Formats: sequence, structure tokens, C-alpha cells
Amino acid sequence: MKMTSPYPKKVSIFEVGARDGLQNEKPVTTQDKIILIEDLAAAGIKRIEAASFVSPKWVPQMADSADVLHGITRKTGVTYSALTPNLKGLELALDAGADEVAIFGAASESFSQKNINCSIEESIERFIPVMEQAKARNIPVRGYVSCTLGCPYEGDIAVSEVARVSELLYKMGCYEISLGDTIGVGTPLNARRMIEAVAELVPVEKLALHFHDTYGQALANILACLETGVSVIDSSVAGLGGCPYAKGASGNLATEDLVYMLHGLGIETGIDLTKLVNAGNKISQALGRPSGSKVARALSE
Ligand SMILES: CC(C)(COP(=O)([O-])OP(=O)([O-])OC[C@H]1O[C@@H](n2cnc3c(N)ncnc32)[C@H](O)[C@@H]1OP(=O)([O-])[O-])[C@@H](O)C(=O)NCCC(=O)NCCSC(=O)C[C@@](C)(O)CC(=O)[O-]
Repeated sequence: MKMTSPYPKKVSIFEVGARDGLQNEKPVTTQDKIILIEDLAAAGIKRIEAASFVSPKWVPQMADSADVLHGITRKTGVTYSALTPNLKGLELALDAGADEVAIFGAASESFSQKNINCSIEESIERFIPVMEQAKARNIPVRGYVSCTLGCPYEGDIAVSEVARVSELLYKMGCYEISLGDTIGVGTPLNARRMIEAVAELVPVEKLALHFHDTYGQALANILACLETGVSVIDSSVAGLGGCPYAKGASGNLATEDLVYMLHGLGIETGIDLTKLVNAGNKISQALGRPSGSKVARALSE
């Protein structure tokens, strides 16, 4: 008897290594970032978060974001996006040529305060003019929700709160909501339950998974969530990064490990794993540390 697969045929990978990753690594040169972004595009990645227009006092690693966006040779068909917490960030991102932007909220009050210096409700107020301006200029806006499976300051977070904030961002006009397990504490069943709860308020095809791998659970969590119909996954080449406001958080799941699993399941990504591994190894070398991807290490022996 032929088994039907519970997984999607194709998955869209949203690569966050150059932003979420490098914002929490020791500084690398602007040229290293440009090479990384160009290598990722050459490996077949179509959606690259390349920059972050936040306060350079808060995140100095991203201070050269405009130079990075100006410096890259763009590949047709690739979207280069940037994080923008407020109108100032939006203006800077658009001046630098970002194709799309992302606003980022949280399901935890304490994390919101530590990360963007305001409450959840204040952050929503702050995002409204960003959304209006972006819409007026035909710039798509993505929305992040952090701490969907736990908060470094508050512990467990109610899924109803995750769903509420997700719906607010979606109704405001975000074309996709990326659900962040910021500190990587989730396990498969609660990750799946969280997605199912959010999917009651936001269509599942508008959701993305953004799972950090601090406890080594990200692949298992993604596999469980793929069964709900989600088909967009954020990941970070070489497992770069963490979060400056989430102590102990390691990077997102390594893109190489994700691609290896997806291809093994027969799921299309459009990504060339060998080129991706080379991209990750090159930036790891620039950082002077081994790649955080197990697949990259195995394939590079
Ligand atoms: C949001 C603010 C700016 C509020 O920071 P604030 O201090 O409350 O803001 P402010 O409006 O009072 O401005 C203070 C100073 O920052 C400047 N400023 C103000 N805005 C900008 C801007 N856009 N770009 C550049 N500079 C800016 C502003 O001009 C001023 O400069 P000064 O007069 O002191 O010289 C600050 O808290 C901040 O930058 N936070 C960013 C934190 C951050 O980047 N965190 C990491 C990203 S989130 C994340 O990684 C999670 C995610 C998305 O990956 C999902 C997950 O894993 O869960």
C-alpha cells in the first residue's frame, strides 16, 4: 500500500543567518557579510534577511546594515529583507534598498520591554505607522512574534497570548507571521499545539516557524509542525547566532541541517546543499569557529 506523505511537497526557507545570526556573533567585516549574502543567493536561497535597522547602541553588530544592502550584487528573484522596529528603521531600510521589512513583537511583556523597550501594546502602536508607510510604498511587511514557546524572563507563555499577538500583526497587514521559539525550549507536542492554536486565528499558510536550537529540539519541532500544513521555515546558515536579549539562546536551526532533513523527506527547497555548506563554512572561518551545523561538519570531513 502506498503511504501518503503528511508533509508539504515544497518548503520555502527564509534565511536569517546574516541578521539573526550575525547580530549575536562577534563582529565580522561588512565585506564578510556581503560575501555571505551573495553565497546564500548562489546556493539557491530566495529569501534572505540581510540587515537590521535598529539602534546601533542596542545591536552594534548591525550598524553597517546600509553598507551591506548597498554593497551586495543582487540576484534576480531573491528578496533581501530587513528588520525595522520603528519609522526611523523603515526609512533607513528603504533608503538602503530593502525589498521587504519585518516588524517584531513578542508574546511576553518582559521580553518586549528588554528587546524593544516598550510593552506589547505600545509596540503594536509603534508598528501602525510603519505598516502604513510600507503599504504606501508597496513594501511587504513580515511580522515576528518572539517567545512563542517560552520566555527567558517569564517562563511558560500562554498559547492564547501567542495567538492574540499573531492575529494583531496579521490583521494589521503583515503578509506572514513568523513564530519564534526565541530560546529554543519547545518540544514537538507543545510546538505543534502552539501552531494549531495560532492557526485558528491566522491562516496556516501565512505562518512561518522560527525555531532556535538551544536545546537541540528544533528539527524535531519543525517535523511535528510540518504536519499542520506550515511550509515556511526560518533558519540560519551554520547555526549562526542567538538573541542579545535572550541569555543562553543559541542560533536558529542550521539551514544545512534543515535542508538535509527536508531533502531526505523528498521535500523540494530549491537549495544546493554543497554550495550552502561552503557558504556556512566560509562565514564560520571568518568568525574563527567551527560551523554550528552537524551536516556541514559531516560533509566537510
Ligand atoms: C526599538 C529601539 C530602537 C527602541 O529604543 P529606545 O531607546 O526606546 O528608542 P528611542 O526612540 O528613544 O531612541 C533612542 C536612540 O536610538 C536611536 N534610534 C531609534 N530607532 C532607531 C533605528 N531604527 N535605527 C537607528 N537608530 C535608532 C534614536 O535616534 C536615539 O538615538 P540617540 O538620540 O540616543 O543618539 C531599541 O530598543 C532597539 O533598537 N532594539 C532592537 C533590539 C534588537 O534588535 N533585538 C534583536 C532583534 S529581535 C530578535 O532577534 C528576535 C527575532 C525577530 O529574531 C525572533 C525570535 O527569535 O524570537
